[in-house]
Formats: sequence, C-alpha cells, structure tokens
Amino acid sequence: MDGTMHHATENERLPFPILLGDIGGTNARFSILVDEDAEPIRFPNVQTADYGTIDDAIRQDVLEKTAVRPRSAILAVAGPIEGDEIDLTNCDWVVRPMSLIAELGFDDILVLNDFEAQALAVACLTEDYRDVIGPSSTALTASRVVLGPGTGLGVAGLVHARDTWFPVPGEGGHVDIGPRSPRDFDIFPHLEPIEGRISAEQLLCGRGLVNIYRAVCAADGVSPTLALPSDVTAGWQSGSNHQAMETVSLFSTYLGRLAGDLALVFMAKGGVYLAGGISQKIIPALKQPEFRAAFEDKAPHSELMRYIPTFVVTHPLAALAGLGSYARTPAAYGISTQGRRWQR
Ligand SMILES: Nc1ncnc2c1ncn2[C@@H]1O[C@H](COP(=O)(O)OP(=O)(O)OP(=O)(O)O)[C@@H](O)[C@H]1O
Repeated sequence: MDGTMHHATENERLPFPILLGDIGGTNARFSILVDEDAEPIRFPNVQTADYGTIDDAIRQDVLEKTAVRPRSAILAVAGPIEGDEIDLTNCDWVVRPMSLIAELGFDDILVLNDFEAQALAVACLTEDYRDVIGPSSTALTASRVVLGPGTGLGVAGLVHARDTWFPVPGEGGHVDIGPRSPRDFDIFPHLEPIEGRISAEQLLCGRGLVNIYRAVCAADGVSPTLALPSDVTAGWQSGSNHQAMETVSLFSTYLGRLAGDLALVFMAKGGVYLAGGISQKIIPALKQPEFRAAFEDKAPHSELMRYIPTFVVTHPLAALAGLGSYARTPAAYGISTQGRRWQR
C-alpha cells in the first residue's frame, strides 16, 4: 500500500477500463470492461500451466490482443490474500500487485477471493444461468449460499442486509461431515481420516468422488477399477459400474446434507447455489430424490427447508460476471478492500 496518491473509500469504483480475472488452479479467465455500459471484451481461457507468471499471461494473452489499455484490475484468486505477494493454492503463480502496477501500467489493483467472486455472481444470477433442483424456484432477495465442488470445495455465504449484498468467504468446505444412514456406517470406516476426522472436502470434490468410490468398493469387498474422478462419473453415466453409480448417489446425498446445513446457518431463503466444475457434470443425479431429500432432512426445520430453492449455476463464466457487477456498482456490495487494494 506504499506510494498511494490517495486512499480509495470502500465504495469507490476502480477506474475504467477494468481488467477482470478469475484465476483458478487450472484455468485463468479474463475480460475487460471498457466502461459501465459496455459488454465485457472476452479473451480465450488461459491454462495457468502454460505461463510461468500471471504477469506474462496478462501481457501475452490480454494486453497484446487488444488496443484497450486497462487502468485497473480486479482479480479473484484461490488462496488467502495476505501481504504484497499472494500465493495461489493450486498453481505456481504468485500475484504481485505492485509489479503489475510497475510493469504493466495498471493504476489500481483489487484482489478478491475466488468464492467471494462466486458469491457476487450468485447475487446477480438470472434464471437463464441457473438450473433448478427441487420443487421451489423462487429465489427471494434474501441471504444465499454458494458451494462449489471442483478441485477442492469452496463455500461462501451471501448475506443480504441494508439493501446490500455481503459476501462471506469462509472455509466452510472444511467442516466435519459424519455418517447418518446405516449404509453410511458401512462406508465411513473405509474413508481415510486426516488428523482424526473426515471433512466435507474429503468427499465433495473431484478427489472426493474417488475417495467415496474406494470406500464403497471396500465396503462391498470388491477391488476398485476406476482411478479418476471422471472415470467415476463415466461409470455412473453409462450405468455400467454399480459402485460408481452408488458413489454419485452418495455424493448427491452428502452435498445435499452440507448444503442444507449451510442454508440453516445463513437462513438462506434466497437459495443455495451449486457452483464448481462437478455440479454441472452431475445435474441429472442432483435431480434424483437424494439431493433434496438430504437437503430437507433437517428436523425440526424440514418445513422451512422445503421452501428454500436450490440451483446449479450454469453460467460458464459466473465469477467474471460477478466481478463485472461489482466493478460497475461497488456500492451494492459490502466488500472490504482493506489490505487488498493497491494503487499507484
Ligand atoms: N467428467 C468429470 N467428472 C467428475 N469430475 C471431473 C470431471 N472432469 C474433471 N473432474 C474433476 O473436477 C475437478 C476440477 O474442477 P473444476 O473444473 O471446478 O476446477 P476448479 O477447481 O474450478 O479449477 P479452475 O478454476 O482452474 O477451473 C478436478 O478434481 C477434476 O478431476
């Protein structure tokens, strides 16, 4: 934060044109908002492994592809945002805002958490970009939750208060999850605890599909034949592998169980939104009874749960859409920029 000409207030817009970036473990996606009204300029997805640094990726895949010179950037990253060098969780890139300012000509950089960006997306997601799971489809303007099984399990709340959306990016993917049904009690002893416990992320992510599958095989006394998360969903989809089919069914149950718990915590009458790469790949399974049954199975509040809608986010670039909405109207969102905004 050295060398600032002035301190921006929390609600102050970053200067246009604004580069928006959603930096995942595998893919980075960029767009530029030229002004408040323009449609974003889209750039092809970047594989993070193809570039040594994010600076190179931005230079070669964005700045060299357009004559527009972004003055500022809003970047959403997976990982804790502390200090002037931000290490990303699932890739080798380090975000150095001071270097982006010095080397690439930006005046103003804001770094957000990736699930904070997903929460922003969920605040403004229209019907076209969500697939309803279950009986209720009315998403009130009320608090929401987004959870996304992908490489890991991201979770964020989205509190609605004072006409403002407040994203709450926590570490909700790491809560405990335990056995509930008799079948769970057969399977859970075959899961491998980490430091004595099973956390939601051990079941509800790509690797989690494989963990559940291996435990199901162990409970059934058969040798596992599938190694990758995509093998498990393929075995489910083709109906060719009994254990893979049960795995996806259990995955839906556990996802519904956690989604319901998070809905209770946030009183999420605005709905629970399933993001992450895996949700979109198993939509037909999520539409089977297991997901909603587990979601609503929250006595003494089952009646309340029945009216809370659940959705799969189908927007291909949801995080960028969320960042774009924030870039245009920061005052609509309760985002603290303290310690996360760097200015020339
Ligand atoms: N067909 C599939 N079925 C099940 N899991 C899959 C399939 N294809 C990929 N996966 C798993 O999905 C996970 C990746 O999820 P996702 O696409 O959401 O990535 P991500 O964590 O958002 O990272 P990025 O932001 O870089 O895309 C990996 O664990 C991968 O093994």
